[in-house]
Amino acid sequence: MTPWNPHSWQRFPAQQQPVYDNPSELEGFLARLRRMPPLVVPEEVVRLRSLLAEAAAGRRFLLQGGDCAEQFKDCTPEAIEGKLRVLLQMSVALTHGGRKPVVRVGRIAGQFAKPRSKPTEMVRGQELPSYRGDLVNGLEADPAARRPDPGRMLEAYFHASATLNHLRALTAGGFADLHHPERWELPGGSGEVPAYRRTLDQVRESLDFLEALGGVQRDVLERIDFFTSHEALLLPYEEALTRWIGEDASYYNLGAHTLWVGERTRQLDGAHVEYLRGIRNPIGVKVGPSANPDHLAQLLDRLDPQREPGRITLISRFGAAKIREALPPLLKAVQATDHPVLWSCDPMHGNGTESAAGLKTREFGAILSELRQAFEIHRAHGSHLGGVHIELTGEAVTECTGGTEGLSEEDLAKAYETGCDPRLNGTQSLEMAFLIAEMMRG
Ligand SMILES: O=C[C@H](O)[C@H](O)COP(=O)(O)O
Ligand SMILES: C=C(OP(=O)(O)O)C(=O)O
Ligand SMILES: [Mn+2]
Repeated sequence: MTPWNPHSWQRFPAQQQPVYDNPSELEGFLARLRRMPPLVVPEEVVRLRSLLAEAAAGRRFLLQGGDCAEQFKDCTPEAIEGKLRVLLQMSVALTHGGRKPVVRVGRIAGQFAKPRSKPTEMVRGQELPSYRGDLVNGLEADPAARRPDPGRMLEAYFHASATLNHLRALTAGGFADLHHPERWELPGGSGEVPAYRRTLDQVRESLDFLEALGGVQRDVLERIDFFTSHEALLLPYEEALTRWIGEDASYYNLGAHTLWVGERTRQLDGAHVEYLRGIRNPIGVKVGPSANPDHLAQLLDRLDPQREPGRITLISRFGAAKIREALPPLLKAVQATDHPVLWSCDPMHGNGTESAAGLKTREFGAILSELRQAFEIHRAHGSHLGGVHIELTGEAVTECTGGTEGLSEEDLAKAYETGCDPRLNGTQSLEMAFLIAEMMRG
């Protein structure tokens, strides 16, 4: 294995990278990024790794979720609070129903880059270069906006820091305190989830009881852990946020607590795997239909040669129709390696369909079915599913069909706002959390 450094990935083929037309302009922005303060600190990264190790051992459950593509325009208090609120609500449902503490990780504060299936896309009859996330180009249907702009990397850094600053203020400032019912209400305009109201009442009663016994310290309830993640896709940006930490004699990516490598970029001899093998952060690996057992075993050896608990989360994303056939051989291959991975399920990316009107959508029932099968398959193979990875938002959008609100294909146009893939809305997300909690109990 050749020696690693933050730019050794440049010697390997890199998929899904934009081509910037002015290299010196690019270098100018990267130089500025390299001097910027980190967004997170190594202690937090290490803490997340230990929580993920506990999830891998079955003692916690990972809830990872947020937008498919964060957009700069959504860096608003309402949108950030909405996403945090729905993730907290889901984690109450999961902790209460699933009887396990939840590790909360947002796809947030940096989820700005998108891998795409094709280099161009049709927008209202016009063929344009594909939108690759606000980190790379603009969503506007205009060829000039679609040109890769290296200045967006600096903008992304500032939007990520503003988002994270607000998240930190909220989580440290009692936003998550269960004693404040108004902070736990469902967003206006969204449907009612009756199980949520009952759970909240039960949780509050239990808290009152424990407090009466003197058993819970208020500050424990007021402060919560919340971590950030994004796909490590645009490698020059990730390299610029990679920092040497002398005390650990290690490199960390301090642009997020954890990063994942996508289904399209996890080639064994590709630049993304080369980059990720050298950083100390916990790493997610998307595992979909193109994975095979040998490749996966080699990938684990490459990314986690020390077999360190908490280092690797394998995120399966096959689709409801394929998981039963595709997951077992991979599970067995991983078991044979003795790598102590955490298995999570992304029930979104294998269940995409297109509506008659040409909108990308996903059906609640298919998402649920993939999750149910994932739990069953793990149990049947002496493994366990320790987390879920979901594209969602707190807003009352209409992007996925189904759920108790009964959204149909015709409803999709009402509030279809995603920059890339369809997300569960606030109500659908919470409903899903209650159903997952039941699955956790078996
Ligand atoms: O989020 C995942 C991918 O970027 C997305 O599913 C790709 O979508 P596309 O097939 O429209 O390019
Ligand atoms: C691109 C993504 O997923 P995948 O790599 O699994 O397609 C994603 O999670 O947004
Ligand atoms: Mn997506």
